Amino acid sequence: MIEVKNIRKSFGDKVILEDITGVLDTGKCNLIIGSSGSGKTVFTKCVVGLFRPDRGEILYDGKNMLEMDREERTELRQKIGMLFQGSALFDSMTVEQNIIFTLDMFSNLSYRDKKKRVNEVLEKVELEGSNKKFPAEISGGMKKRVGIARAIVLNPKYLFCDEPNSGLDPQTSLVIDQLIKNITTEYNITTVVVTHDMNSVMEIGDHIMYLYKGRKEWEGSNKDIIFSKNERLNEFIFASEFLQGAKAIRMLEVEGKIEEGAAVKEAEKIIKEGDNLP
Ligand SMILES: Nc1ncnc2c1ncn2[C@@H]1O[C@H](COP(=O)(O)OP(=O)(O)OP(=O)(O)O)[C@@H](O)[C@H]1O
Repeated sequence: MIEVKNIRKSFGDKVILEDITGVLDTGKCNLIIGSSGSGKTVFTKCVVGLFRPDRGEILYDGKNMLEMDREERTELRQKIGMLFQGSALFDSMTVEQNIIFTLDMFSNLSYRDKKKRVNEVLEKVELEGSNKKFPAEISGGMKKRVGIARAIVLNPKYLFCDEPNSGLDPQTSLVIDQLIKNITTEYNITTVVVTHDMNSVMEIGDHIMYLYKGRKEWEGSNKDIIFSKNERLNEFIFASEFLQGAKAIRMLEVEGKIEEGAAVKEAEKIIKEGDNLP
């Protein structure tokens, strides 16, 4: 679990984050949402230790990262996996080399064990056998999976994903979301996802923090979000037609006018039928 208490961050005299307090739960997908410039990236960089907040506390399982010495921070860093926007793979390295690179930096495993570990994580992201491919030879969705494989290769306790669906089509985005969700649950990881993707919000948003102009404006789950009465949040999320539709369907379910889950089953059917199209 990560607890953030009263975080403030400024650059010069410009205050970017003000008094942010919240909990990022273990075994859950914690989503950070908000419009462009609201401070999502700065917040996440503070939490992972890339920026030092002006004040506040960032507790990793009860221990304040801002008071850790160099050795403790290095130890913590090894427990954090990161999936960067655009996957950030080295183009001149194969899939396997990209993943081994992280093991070379942070582990003392033998070459043989490193290869074994690479195969394990490639299997986890359903890319077994892609070891020798270069990034240019694989699709955007596969690159994200390699990024995820690399992020989990050290068995992290915490996983940070920056816009994991950027540049992906909706169907591939669903697959990536589901993968992140499965890994989070299976390994009981504290996962933090910065996203603009409203489908992800509904699919995997166990816990959502909405930032507005550097402050935490709202928090709750994907079940709560469509019933929120927060005007700023509503303005932000209902700019998405998808969510307007989702809200309308959910209201019908609540009022008993359609069977609970019927709309989801229908959507799954449509996606499956789409798979079979020539
Ligand atoms: N290193 C920096 N120095 C000065 N200002 C910065 C720095 N990094 C970010 N900012 C400012 O902080 C504010 C919040 O930026 P941030 O990147 O966190 O927004 P965001 O919510 O992640 O936006 P987006 O969705 O567009 O990625 C912006 O006004 C930005 O210009």
